[in-house]
Amino acid sequence: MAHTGIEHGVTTGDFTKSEGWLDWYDGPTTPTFRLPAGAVDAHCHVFGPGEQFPYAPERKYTPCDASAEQLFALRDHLGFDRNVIVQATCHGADNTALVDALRRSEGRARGVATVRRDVTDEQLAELHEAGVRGVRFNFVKRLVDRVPTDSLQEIVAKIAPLGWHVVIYFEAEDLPELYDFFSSITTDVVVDHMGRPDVTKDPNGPEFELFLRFMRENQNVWTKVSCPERLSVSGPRALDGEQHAYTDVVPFARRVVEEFPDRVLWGTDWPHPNLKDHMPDDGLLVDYIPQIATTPDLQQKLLVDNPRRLYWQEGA
Ligand SMILES: O=C(O)c1cc(C(=O)O)oc(=O)c1
Repeated sequence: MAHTGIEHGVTTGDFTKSEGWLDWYDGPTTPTFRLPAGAVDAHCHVFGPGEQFPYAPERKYTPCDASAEQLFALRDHLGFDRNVIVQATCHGADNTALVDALRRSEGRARGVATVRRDVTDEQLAELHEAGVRGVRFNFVKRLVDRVPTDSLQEIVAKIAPLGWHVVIYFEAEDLPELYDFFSSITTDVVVDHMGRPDVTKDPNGPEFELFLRFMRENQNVWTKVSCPERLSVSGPRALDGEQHAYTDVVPFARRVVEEFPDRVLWGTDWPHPNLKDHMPDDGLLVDYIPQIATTPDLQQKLLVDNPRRLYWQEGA
């Protein structure tokens, strides 16, 4: 989209950021929590830069730029060893920026792509060679138009032989409707952000119980216990030195980490698309981790062993 001057916001390349867009936090603190050696930030994105990798025409938002170099600088600053870069919806099914970032990472990043049903085996082989190990299916209505499940099933059939998995992003209220489809997926399945529970509800109540049941009944399902900054209602926010941020999310994430220690992942979600009320300090977000993974053993699994098993199966 060419800059028209009509929209509010600031231009990035030829693009105008969505109104109210919050840029990622420049100058994060050094975390107090020392990440275990080999830790993986298993959910983050790159945006553009729009000039080089234009945002998709069908996107629902226009972000600020967030380049691979900036992501890798954050990785080093926070003390992560590796990244899993997830295709952001603002790039649609054009994985060029993702692939470029993976190639620049020199094996220190893996990717999750978005593909259409007509993706060819050659295209999948190229993505695999670049480091892609999964595809993302998105059901969050404000982010994408719904893709019919028969298309998604076709995609699963194409990616399964590569040993890839499926990442699903949905909101808790939509799980009942999607439960059977999700349970029918035969590859590993990774749920983004714990299926977005409403944290004003009881962590032992029926809504979150359904999510836990989904994980219990389907041993191939993993989840990211990420995005407290997105789920939190009462905070406090990871800003200004706050060492106990997002305490309202903690009981939810802790329950999952403790019941499924071998099927959980954690990521920063940098550069935090679509946050409307604040942008967290990523150093303090890392300091949130010991609230939900309370022992060195749980931290090792969450941050090192689990992501390595899923994304670096072949070693290295
Ligand atoms: O909640 C969101 O707005 C969001 C968006 C995206 C994306 O646009 O890909 O990814 C996320 O993990 C979260």
